[in-house]
Amino acid sequence: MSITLPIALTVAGTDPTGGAGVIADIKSFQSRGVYGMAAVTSLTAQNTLGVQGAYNVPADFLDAQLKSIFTDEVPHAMKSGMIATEEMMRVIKKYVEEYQLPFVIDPVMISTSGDNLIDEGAIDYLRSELLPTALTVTPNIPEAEKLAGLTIENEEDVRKAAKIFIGDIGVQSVIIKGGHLKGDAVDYLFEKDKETTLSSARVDTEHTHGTGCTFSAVITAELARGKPLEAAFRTGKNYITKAIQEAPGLGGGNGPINHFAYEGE
Ligand SMILES: Nc1ncnc2c1ncn2[C@@H]1O[C@H](COP(=O)(O)OP(=O)(O)OP(=O)(O)O)[C@@H](O)[C@H]1O
Ligand SMILES: Cc1ncc(CO)c(N)n1
Repeated sequence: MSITLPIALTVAGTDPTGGAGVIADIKSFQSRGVYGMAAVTSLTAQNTLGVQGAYNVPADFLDAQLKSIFTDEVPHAMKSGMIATEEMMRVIKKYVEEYQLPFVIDPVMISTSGDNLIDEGAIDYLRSELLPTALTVTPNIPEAEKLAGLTIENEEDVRKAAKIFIGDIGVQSVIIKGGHLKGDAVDYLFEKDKETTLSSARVDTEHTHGTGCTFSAVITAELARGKPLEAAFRTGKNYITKAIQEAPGLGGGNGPINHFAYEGE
């Protein structure tokens, strides 16, 4: 007898310490009862202290990985994380357009430790060609500033940026994460005619390595389970808050979060 199991795919880079990137994504999928698949864009050498190196997979070989996946079993939802080059973005766009699955883009640019993870020249392509293929995009404040082309200091600026994402860039929806603003950790989901704001008390901690990866992976897992975007956003927020609160304190720098902490439905 065959078992029906939701399947989510991540297309992202690796962090060998398991706090961010595909390894964090797979942990997140697993903890939500979702079968995880991964196509790797870049291998990085990094830890809680910083990124020591990065090796980009040739775009042809990313294509080969995605072909292996999609010609055998099509996932129910997909996310992307670190995509360093335009060539790799072109490959990913081809599969999203062909298979029309819910696609969450975490537009990763700089790691928590401040290291660059994307070619400057790929940002235009990301903005104009890849973002419009997504169901939702999850920029943090510096990423939203770069993609929307304005400075974000308060909630009014967040709204202005969202208008640019939906009106000019042409995304269906955007989740702007306020983790980098002052005060409570407030996140905003903007859909065409609806706005949902979720707030949690800021945890006073250094251990936020991989929060963005995990948050977008949980949202993707919920979409794979057939949940609507707003419900997926709520679960993502509750999950990430618990995961930060119960961070295990690993490593000598910005440590990872706890993928076992959330116990909600
Ligand atoms: N100190 C904190 N306390 C509570 N929630 C936080 C804290 N820092 C971040 N968050 C939450 O974590 C999620 C990820 O936000 P953040 O802005 O840190 O993403 P990011 O910068 O993309 O992450 P990454 O560190 O992986 O690059 C959001 O839901 C945000 O509100
Ligand atoms: C591979 C990878 N993806 C994303 C991030 C952002 O946290 C990171 N540090 N490393």
